[in-house]
Amino acid sequence: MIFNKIVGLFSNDLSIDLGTANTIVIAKGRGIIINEPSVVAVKTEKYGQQRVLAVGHEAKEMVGKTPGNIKAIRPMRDGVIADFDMTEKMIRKFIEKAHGRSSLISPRIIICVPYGLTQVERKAVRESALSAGAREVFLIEEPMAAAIGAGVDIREPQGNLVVDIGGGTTEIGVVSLGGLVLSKSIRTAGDKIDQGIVNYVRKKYNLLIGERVAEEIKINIGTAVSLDQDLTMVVNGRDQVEGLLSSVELTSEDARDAMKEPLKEVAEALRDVLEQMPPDLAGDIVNHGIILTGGGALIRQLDKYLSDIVRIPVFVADEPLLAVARGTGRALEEIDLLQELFENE
Ligand SMILES: Nc1ncnc2c1ncn2[C@@H]1O[C@H](COP(=O)(O)OP(=O)(O)OP(=O)(O)O)[C@@H](O)[C@H]1O
Repeated sequence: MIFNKIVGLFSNDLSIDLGTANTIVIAKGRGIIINEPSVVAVKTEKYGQQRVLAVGHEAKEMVGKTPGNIKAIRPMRDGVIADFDMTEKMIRKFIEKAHGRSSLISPRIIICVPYGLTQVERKAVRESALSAGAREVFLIEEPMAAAIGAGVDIREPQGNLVVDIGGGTTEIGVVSLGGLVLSKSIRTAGDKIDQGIVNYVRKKYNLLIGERVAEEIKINIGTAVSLDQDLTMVVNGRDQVEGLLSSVELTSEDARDAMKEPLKEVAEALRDVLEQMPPDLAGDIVNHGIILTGGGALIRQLDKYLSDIVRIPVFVADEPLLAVARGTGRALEEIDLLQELFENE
C-alpha cells in the first residue's frame, strides 16, 4: 500500500474511455488530454504487413477517402472489438500519445469497456494496455462509469437508472451500493441510427449518402418527437437511378421517420429493464427519474420521447458525451478506495 502510494506520486495514471465512436483519455490531475475518434488508418505494405499511419482525428478524416492500400478502420464496432489487432494498436498509440516519456514509472490505467464484452475481449483490452506500458490495468463497465460521471453517488443505498447511448451500444444500468444491480446492453445506438438514415434517404429519395453525412443529418436536424417548427438541411449524394451527383432538402420530420425504429428499440430495452426492477428500488427510480448519458442523449427531444413511453421523468446529464469519460476519470482519482469495483484479474 505504502509502496503503491509512493509510486503513485511519480507515475502518471490514466483513464481511458474506450468508446466505439470516441476515445477519451484523462490523466490524473490534468483532466482530458485526448478526445479523438476511435479510428485507425493503416497502410498495407508490400508483403501484406499493416503499418499504422494515424489514429484519431487524422485517421477519421481519411474514412471513405483513402486510396486502395490505405484503409481507415474503426476497430470497435457495435460495442464489440471487431478487430483485435487494430484495437490493440489504437490503444497503444493513444497511451503513447498521452503518456509520452514524461514520467519515471509506468502508469496504472483504468479502461472503461462496454458492459457486454466477453472474457476474451476483456483479456485483449487488458493485454493491449499492458503491452503498451501500463503497470496495472483495471476495467470498469460503462453503466457504472456513466453513473459516476452523471454525478450519482454510487455507494449510496439507493437505486439510480442510467441509459448511456453511445456509438455502438446503448447500455442501461441500475446502480446501487457500488454495484450494478441490473443491466442491459443492446447493439442499437448512434451507428444504427446513422445506418437507418442512410437507408431511409436511399429508399425515399433514391439518394446514396455515406455514414458521415447521415451522422450530420442526425446531429443537425434529427429529433425523436415532431418539432413545432421543422428544421431543414440540404444533403448531397449520388442518385441511385441516374448515377449522377444530386441533392435533396431533408426536414426534421424525415430524420424523425428515419430514426424511428432504432429509437423504438432503445425504448423497448428500457421498458424491459423497468419490468425487471426489484420493487425496493422502483420507488427510487420513480422519485429520481432516469439519467441519459452518451452522445445519443443529445438527440433532440429524446428525454421527452422516452418519458412519454415509460411515464417516468427522464433527464439529460450535463455534457452527456463526456459523462463516461469523467466517471472513469473520477474512479481514477479514487483508485485506491474503489479498487473493489474494478476487475483486476
Ligand atoms: N449532438 C448530437 N446529437 C445526436 N447524436 C450525437 C450528437 N453528438 C454526438 N452524437 C452521437 O453520439 C455517438 C457517440 O457517443 P459516445 O461518444 O458517447 O459513444 P462511445 O462512447 O464512443 O460509444 P459506445 O458507448 O458505444 O462505446 C455517435 O453516434 C455520435 O453520432
